[in-house]
Formats: sequence, C-alpha cells, structure tokens
Amino acid sequence: MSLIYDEIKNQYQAMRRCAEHLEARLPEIRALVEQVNPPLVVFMGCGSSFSLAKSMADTVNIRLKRPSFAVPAGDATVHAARYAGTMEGALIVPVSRSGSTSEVMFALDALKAAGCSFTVLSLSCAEHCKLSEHSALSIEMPWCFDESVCQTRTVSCLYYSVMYVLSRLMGDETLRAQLLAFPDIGERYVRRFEAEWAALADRSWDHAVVLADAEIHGIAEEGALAFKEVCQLPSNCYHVLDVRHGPMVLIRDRTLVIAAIAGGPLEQDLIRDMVGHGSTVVTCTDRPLAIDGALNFPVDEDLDHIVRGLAAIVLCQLTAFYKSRVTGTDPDHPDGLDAWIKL
Ligand SMILES: O=P(O)(O)OC[C@H]1O[C@](O)(CO)[C@@H](O)[C@@H]1O
Repeated sequence: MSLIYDEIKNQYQAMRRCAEHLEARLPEIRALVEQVNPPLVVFMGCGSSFSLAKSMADTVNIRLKRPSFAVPAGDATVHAARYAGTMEGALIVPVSRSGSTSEVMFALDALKAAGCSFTVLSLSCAEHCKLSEHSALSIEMPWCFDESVCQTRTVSCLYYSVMYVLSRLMGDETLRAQLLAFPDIGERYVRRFEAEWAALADRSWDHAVVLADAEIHGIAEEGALAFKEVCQLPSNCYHVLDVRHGPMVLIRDRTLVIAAIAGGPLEQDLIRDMVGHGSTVVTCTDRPLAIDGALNFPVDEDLDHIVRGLAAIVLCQLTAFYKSRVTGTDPDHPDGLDAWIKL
C-alpha cells in the first residue's frame, strides 16, 4: 500500500524483537546505571524523538522518583553553557532513529566544551551510527528503522524499549508483563478498529487535537506530529483538562479530537463539552466508555497508563495515514521534510 503503512503494521513484530534484545542487554545497562548512579537523567532528541524524550523523562520522575527532564538537542546546543551546570554528572539518553541528527552530536560536544561531565547511554535504530561513537553504551535496534521519512514503527519501538528497560530497572513486573503482552494486544486492537479509523478519515475535519496526560503526554505529542507529517494538516497536543484553558476556543466542527483517557468524570464532562462544539471526538480507553456523540475505541484490557500510550499512538498513525489519502499527500515523502536533519 505504501512504505509507512507496512511500517505501522509491522511495529508489533519489531517490538517483540526489542524486548528480546533489551533483555539480553540488561546486565550492561544495569551495570552502567549502577556505576554512574546519576543525580539526573536527561533524555534528548529532535522532533519526534524529542516528544518521546518527554514521555521518558516524565516516567523517570513519576515512577522512579528520580530527577529527569527532556531537552531538544538544538536547545542544548545553542544554550550549552546555561545547561552545563545543571547537567553535571547526568546520564544523558539521546534517542534517535538515525543516530545521525547533527544537533544531538553538537549538543554533546557543546556541553563537554562548556565543562560539563556526563555519561551517554544512547538508543538508535541504525548500526554503527555517529551517536554510538559518542556513547559509553549504545543500544542499536536496526529492525525498528523506518525507511519512510515520517517515523511510526520507530517511535513506537523507541518508546516501548525505554519503558521496557525502566520496568526492569524499577522491578515493576506488572508493567513488564503488559509490555510483553502488548504486541498481541496491539495487533488485535488494530484488527478490530482499522476499518473504523479509515472511515474516520473520510469525515470533514481539517485539523487534529490529541489529548493525553502524565507519562503518555509526550508520545501523544508525537501522535499529533503524525498529522502534520503524514497528512499535512495542522495539529496540536494538550494535557487533557488543560485544553479548556484557551485552546477550547478553537475546538470546532472541523476539529478531530483524539483523547487518550482513563475515563474519570472530569474527563467525561470534557468529552461531552467538545462533542457539544460539533467536533469529531474520539476516545481511546481501556474499557468501553459510552458518551453520546463520541466514538470510543477501547483496548478491552486494564492497562498501565504507560501502555495506553502504545494504543493511542497507533490510532493516530493509522488515522493520519488514511487521511493522507483524502488530502492527497504522499505519506512516505512529505514535501519539505527530511528523514533527519544534517546541519
Ligand atoms: O530520530 P532522528 O533520526 O534523530 O530524527 C528526528 C527527525 O525525525 C522526524 O520526526 C521526521 O520523522 C523529524 O521530526 C526529525 O527531524
């Protein structure tokens, strides 16, 4: 059908391989983390990879209760002297499909030049990449590499991989079991709803808003980016209830809203309000949630919040892909976008 379609559909096979690979690499990862015992973990990336970095940093904060933040590599490059003090002794975790995005290498060099000492543990999807040369430990997973310019399988797998490693480091066996089960759950989810997501693309919305909170906000932001890159429509991502604080004025009859929610009463009220604005409102939930006028796509599992992000991302990816057939854009080669930026 197209490169991106095959890559979206192949993401679960690639995830299975990631889990196996990371399990084998876990002793090295654990040894490095124990040896460094970092006061701070900094996740770094550009574009899609930066959105993922936000989810990763939020997870380290919320679940490991360790200080962590995400920084775009371009920001760290330009402002290295400002970040050098705060990043002293940090474990820096760059995430990158290509392992070749210039700003990532620039940022690491600039931080070093500014007198900051740190340890790099990188994740990429290319073998023998430049990023690995800058790393104390590099995890290269070429089976996740998307040939399409827009990242789909890659982002799902990078998110999955970091969450898998974190589940192991914090000894959260429930989360680990759900992550191991997710490739099958995800395949079932897609089989069940793909035709409805294709039909959703035929509705008259012309921009998308993705809503999600906490650990999955970052991957939801990547879901929003997929609408810009794949079907080239404007898109935004907000924290769920925060959409009321301004953005709500733009939630109208031509808005597609995708909300990845736990389903509590405050979230349900918000969904009703947005339906009242005439928007096409879609909810991604664990269990069926009937709200008049909203379309619900339940996974039919009780999921850890982190795992919900994997359901929300594929819903965004496939809806954006089907919308590209309506907008007439080439989802594999969007005009004006390179697979990665070389400066
Ligand atoms: O993950 P990489 O290879 O560093 O590249 C990030 C690039 O990927 C993109 O998401 C393209 O899909 C851009 O946002 C960004 O330039």
